[in-house]
Amino acid sequence: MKICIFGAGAVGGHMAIRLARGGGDVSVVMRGENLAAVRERGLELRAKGAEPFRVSLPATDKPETLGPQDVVVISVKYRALAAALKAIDPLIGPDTQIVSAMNGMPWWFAEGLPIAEDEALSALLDPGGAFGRTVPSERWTACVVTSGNMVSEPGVITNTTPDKNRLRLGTSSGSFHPLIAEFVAIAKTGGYDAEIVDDIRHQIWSKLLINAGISSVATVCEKTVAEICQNPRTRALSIGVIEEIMALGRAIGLPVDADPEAMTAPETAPPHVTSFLQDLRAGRPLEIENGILALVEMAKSSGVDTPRLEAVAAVMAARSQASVLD
Ligand SMILES: NC(=O)C1=CN([C@@H]2O[C@H](COP(=O)(O)OP(=O)(O)OC[C@H]3O[C@@H](n4cnc5c(N)ncnc54)[C@H](OP(=O)(O)O)[C@@H]3O)[C@@H](O)[C@H]2O)C=CC1
Ligand SMILES: CC(C)(CO)C(=O)C(=O)O
Repeated sequence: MKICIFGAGAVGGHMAIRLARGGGDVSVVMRGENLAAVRERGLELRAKGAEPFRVSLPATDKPETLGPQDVVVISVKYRALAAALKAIDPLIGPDTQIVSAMNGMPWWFAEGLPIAEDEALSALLDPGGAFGRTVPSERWTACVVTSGNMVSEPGVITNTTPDKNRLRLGTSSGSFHPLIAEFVAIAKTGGYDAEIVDDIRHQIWSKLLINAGISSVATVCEKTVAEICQNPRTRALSIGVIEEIMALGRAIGLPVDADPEAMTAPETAPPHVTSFLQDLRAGRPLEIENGILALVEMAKSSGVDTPRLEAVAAVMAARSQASVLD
């Protein structure tokens, strides 16, 4: 199976290595010093307690040199998505499936939910309607990635949660293309706990509890996830935000069975530098539009009170380089 990872940074680089190990014919689109390192030495995965693992694979910043693929994985940050959707054009054949390994809500997330028509929410999830126009949703499989990673040096991915390398894949309609089943089999052989699910919105919502409830608090405090969960005050804030998002979920038909105490248990929290904080440290804008800001908007239009979430979102937005509050 021909798989191209578009944006082989922390998550995409990790996926490229495991999918290649699982038997996929994998290529990567990347750029800059990361690309130079991968061309020279291959892509390496490091994780505590495991031998480093390195693969050599075709790496380019010119997708048109790779030709049509069976599956294209998009693993860029939200603000790079519009450009990525244009750039993947030469990788798309008649049956190509797109798998999004991105955090947050895809543009179709609110469709069918009992939420009032909300322009501000649409502008956050699908600015100008561009995503919905470019990709038919039946070709788009959302992949919820529960796995902490960072590019620790060019061409090297450090996996900070080796016991939580989980992928959950699903579509807006609940049905899926046979290529996705093949993709999941390769991911499993490569070492992921991977599954197709029929309730992808619930999975996305559960992941938002982590990103908006824990990662954002860790980011505004510039701490690891473990540090936030080990400090009773910041842990209480995280639990409060998670509970508010769970209440919002119940109000809009997305109840999830989560235990905020267990999610923030100090003894199991990983020493992960969240991908938000990786961006903050690198002076990049924070990926807040289709996650934390969209949640605030949903809460407003549904009449659900989320004061802690709003406060954390305001600080995240203020800390993001290109402020979305302007
Ligand atoms: N890191 C983590 O632990 C987790 C992240 N996620 C999600 O995964 C997604 C990806 O995040 P993450 O891997 O951390 O991000 P990274 O920034 O590490 O990786 C994205 C990569 O895509 C590259 N890229 C973007 N646009 C292009 C382009 N047009 N051409 C070539 N390369 C491009 C970037 O290059 P450049 O740096 O030059 O822009 C970067 O190397 C996000 O939605 C994130 O929220 C989900 C779970 C965990
Ligand atoms: C915290 C984590 C690893 C959760 O899987 C994440 O999604 C991120 O860092 O963006």
